[in-house]
Amino acid sequence: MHSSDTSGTEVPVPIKVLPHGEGLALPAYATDGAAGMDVVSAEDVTIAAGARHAVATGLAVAIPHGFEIQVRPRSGLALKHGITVANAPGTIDSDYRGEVKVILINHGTAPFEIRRGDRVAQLVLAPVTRASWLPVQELDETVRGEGGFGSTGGVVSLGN
Ligand SMILES: O=c1ccn([C@H]2C[C@H](O)[C@@H](COP(=O)(O)OP(=O)(O)OP(=O)(O)O)O2)c(=O)[nH]1
Ligand SMILES: [Mg+2]
Repeated sequence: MHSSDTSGTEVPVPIKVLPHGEGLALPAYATDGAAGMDVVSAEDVTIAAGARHAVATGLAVAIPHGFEIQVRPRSGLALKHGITVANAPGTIDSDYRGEVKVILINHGTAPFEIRRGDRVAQLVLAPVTRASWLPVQELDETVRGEGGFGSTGGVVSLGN
């Protein structure tokens, strides 16, 4: 369940976290309204142009059942350096107890240097809704039908 109080203000969901790297900050929200907690690297590493690396964070967590953590890129790194999360959004399962890694890929043209303590990505806690399959013989008809992959037109506005 997504927890909130009656005023709609979010009540933080506690996430168990083991003590991690000395001097390393826990992931933190940069502003009151931030959706993601910036997570820092636990290592010094340089990612060559075109290369990728699973960046250590030193974090081992137990996310409450019914939630996941998404590992998302930071737009500033993407725009300025071509650094993004290769598997964005990365998925941290609630039953994962290993070290959280951030899989960065360097789409830029220069090597990208990371220092321990640099904010490399952001972690977004999200509720998980699970599905179950309901086998049927036919599906209901819709206007879209089997159309997809650009079937409604290109970039031209629908309203002229
Ligand atoms: O960016 C990521 C993505 C995943 N993981 C860890 C936590 C996650 O719970 C586990 C498995 O991730 P995923 O299901 O995306 O990988 P997989 O390739 O399907 O591996 P597995 O077979 O272990 O599920 O790996 C990370 O640390 N960082
Ligand atoms: Mg998996």
